[in-house]
Order: sequence, then C-alpha cells, then structure tokens
Amino acid sequence: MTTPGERPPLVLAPLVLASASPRRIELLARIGIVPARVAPTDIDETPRRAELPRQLALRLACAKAAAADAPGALILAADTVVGVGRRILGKPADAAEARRFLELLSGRRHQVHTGVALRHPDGRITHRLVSTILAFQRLTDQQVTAYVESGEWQGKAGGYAIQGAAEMFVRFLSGSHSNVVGLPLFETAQLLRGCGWLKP
Ligand SMILES: Cc1cn([C@H]2C[C@H](O)[C@@H](COP(=O)(O)OP(=O)(O)OP(=O)(O)O)O2)c(=O)[nH]c1=O
Repeated sequence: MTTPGERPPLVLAPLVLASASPRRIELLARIGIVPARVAPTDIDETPRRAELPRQLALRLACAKAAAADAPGALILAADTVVGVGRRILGKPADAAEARRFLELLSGRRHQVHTGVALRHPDGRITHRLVSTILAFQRLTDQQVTAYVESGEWQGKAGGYAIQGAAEMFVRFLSGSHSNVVGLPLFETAQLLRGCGWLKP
C-alpha cells in the first residue's frame, strides 16, 4: 500500500508504446514485452537547420514520448534516422526519393541512429541514443529499380528495410541490428530495467 504523496510502484504502471511502427511491437515481443496499449503520436519530424542525424533521432524520440496521451503510464517512444555524414535520410516521400536515397547509400558507409525515450509517470524522460554503422555494396541500376518497385522502402528511414530483401546489400554492419529495424533491444531493456519495470 502507498501512503498519500508517495508514488505508486512503477512496476504497476502500464507500458504504452508511443509508436505506429509494427516493427517496434515485433521487436518488443521478441524479448517478451507486450505493451498494454499503442498510442502513436503525430509530431512534426522536420529537421532543424544544421541538425545532425543523431541529434534529430534523439530529439524526435523525446518529443514523441512527451506528446503521447497516456497519463500515469510508462511511455516508450523511438525514432530512427539514417545519416550519411551530416545528411539526414528520413522516410522517403515517394519512389523517386527512395531511388535517390538508395543511389546515395550505394557503395558507401552510413549510420542508423535510433533515439529511445522513456517517459515516467511523473513526467521525467530518460533516454538513449544508439548508432549502428553499415556499408552497402555498390548497387546496380537494376538492383535499385527492383528494390524501389518492391515497395519495401515505404515508411522506412533511408528508404530500405534491413529485415527484408535489403539485407543482401549489407556488406558490413557494426553495432546493434535491432537498432536498424527501429528499436535497439539491449538499450531498451536497460532503460526498462533502470526504472524497475523490467526485472533483471
Ligand atoms: C533503416 C530501417 C528503418 N526501418 C523503419 C523503423 C521505423 O519504423 C522507420 C523510421 O520511422 P520512425 O519515424 O522512426 O517511426 P515510424 O514513423 O515508423 O513510427 P512512429 O513515428 O509512430 O514511431 O523506419 C525499418 O523497419 N528497417 C530498416 O532497416
């Protein structure tokens, strides 16, 4: 029992996922976590002037956690951004942009950054920023065309999904694989353990 003024045990707070990404639900399920509810947000994801890819990922994750409508819950939010140097590749608006992104990624190293933010019932936000380095093989025109036609780029940062056919383009990966898919599981579990919601 809690006395007046004392916070209820966090472990009782329902976990709400502030994301419309089906990949994030699947990733959480892999570590046995089923959110009580999904409460996607609709925030403006436009980068600020001179904002770096990793800064954007963390800022948007925190903004999603702050914007979610779920009082009293423990709210988990994330944002994934692809960076080629200082350049930000978000979700392509159309097939032409997806093609431009793939041509840019062809034969180059890039980074995938995911910001993960946890809003506690008292409003505090704790967060992590995770970066994975990847390199794609040099892509032929035919490969780019076939991939764009597959439609797998839709709704994916950088215009590709490593969990699909695009994994065959990945020559090199250093860091977290789940981070690329949209939620780094090691760091997410650490955040949830850190607040006592997830048992060690
Ligand atoms: C690079 C890459 C990204 N993605 C996805 C993960 C994210 O869903 C998406 C990046 O967009 P986000 O804005 O991070 O997420 P979202 O729009 O899907 O959902 P919400 O804003 O409600 O949280 O790209 C993959 O699924 N595979 C990949 O290989």
